[in-house]
Formats: sequence, C-alpha cells, structure tokens
Amino acid sequence: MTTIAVLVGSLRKDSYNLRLAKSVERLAPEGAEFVYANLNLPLFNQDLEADFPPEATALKQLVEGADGVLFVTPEYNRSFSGVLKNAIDWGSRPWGQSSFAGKPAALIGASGGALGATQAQAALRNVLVFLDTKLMGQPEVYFNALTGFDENGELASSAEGFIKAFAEAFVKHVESSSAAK
Ligand SMILES: Cc1cc2nc3c(=O)[nH]c(=O)nc-3n(C[C@H](O)[C@H](O)[C@H](O)COP(=O)(O)O)c2cc1C
Repeated sequence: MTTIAVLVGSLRKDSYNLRLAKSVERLAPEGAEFVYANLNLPLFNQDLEADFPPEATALKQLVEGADGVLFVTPEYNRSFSGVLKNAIDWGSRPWGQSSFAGKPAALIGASGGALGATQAQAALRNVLVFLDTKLMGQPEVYFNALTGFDENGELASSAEGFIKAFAEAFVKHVESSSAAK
C-alpha cells in the first residue's frame, strides 16, 4: 500500500480543490491510499514551537508516515493560500526537523478561471523546492474549475484523461522515489 498525505489549501465546504483532490484519488492506481490532513490549525507562532499544538503534531505525523505528499492549492491574490502556507510552516519546524525533507511530492491546483491557479502553483513550487521535497516536475495541471467540473460538480469527462495521467505519474513518482531510498 502506498500512502499519500493530501494537503488541500482551502477550508471551504464546497472547495473546488478538495473536489480536485478527490478526483485524483479516484483515478489513482489501485494500492494508493489518500489520507486528508486537517489544515484548520492555529496560526503559526514561533513561541509555540517548544510546545507544539496537537493539531500541528498530527500534521507532522501524517506527513512523516506517508510515502508521498500531494499539495492542492487554490489561488489567492496570485499566490497559494495562507491556510496552506500556515500548514507548511508548522510542518517545516522545529528547525532541522522538517517533515517534508526528502518526501516525494507533487502539486496541483484549481481556481475559478482559465488560469487554473498558475501563479499559486509557481509560488508553491518555489517553497517545495526550498523544503527539499522530491518534487514531480511533470505533468503540470492548471485546473479551471468552471469547465473542469460538470453541472453536478463531478469531474468533466474532458478532464478525466489528464487527471488520470497526473494521478498515475504521481503514484509512480512516489513509488520509484521510495524504492530508490
Ligand atoms: C481572497 C481571494 C483571492 C483570490 N484571488 C484569486 C486569484 O488571484 N486568481 C484566481 O484565479 N482566483 C482567485 N480567487 C478565486 C478562487 O480561485 C476561488 O475562490 C476558488 O473557488 C478557491 O478555491 P476553493 O474552491 O478550493 O476554495 C480568489 C479568491 C479569494 C477568496
């Protein structure tokens, strides 16, 4: 079993990005288990590092126990969401004990427009490289939620192919990175 920790950077109940993550999960090869992190965390405060909040510890444990991490981000003001940055900041601490270092990872994102969280993903990619994740380069998916989901909120048939290709490439990336350890 290959375990994937999923970090969805939106707390919105009907989040496009959560729907996108669930679509990736549905189209992933058998044997991959997706576990969704709780990102409803206290605001990062370095004063709290000596006594980590339990929710932040749970996030670190989830990531450390997973074979790979999938980051799913909305675009807020041309960057990735504060919710996701906050979670990444917790997971990266204390100094020298980042949960992300060496983890096979990929990113994907949706927004309600044709640009499909392009700028958010570019900014997030920079952070994930700095954190020394083993980041999948291709394929990239910039997901337009207005055309990518149908009127029932399901993945549009036109999007099935490229989301399946992304899911397959990601799980392969995780499994080959883990085997190479
Ligand atoms: C504060 C804020 C800023 C936003 N900025 C952008 C933006 O820069 N680019 C964009 O494509 N969409 C932007 N949006 C629209 C989001 O893409 C849209 O709200 C989307 O549904 C968020 O993802 P979610 O459905 O997973 O919550 C913004 C939305 C909010 C609330």
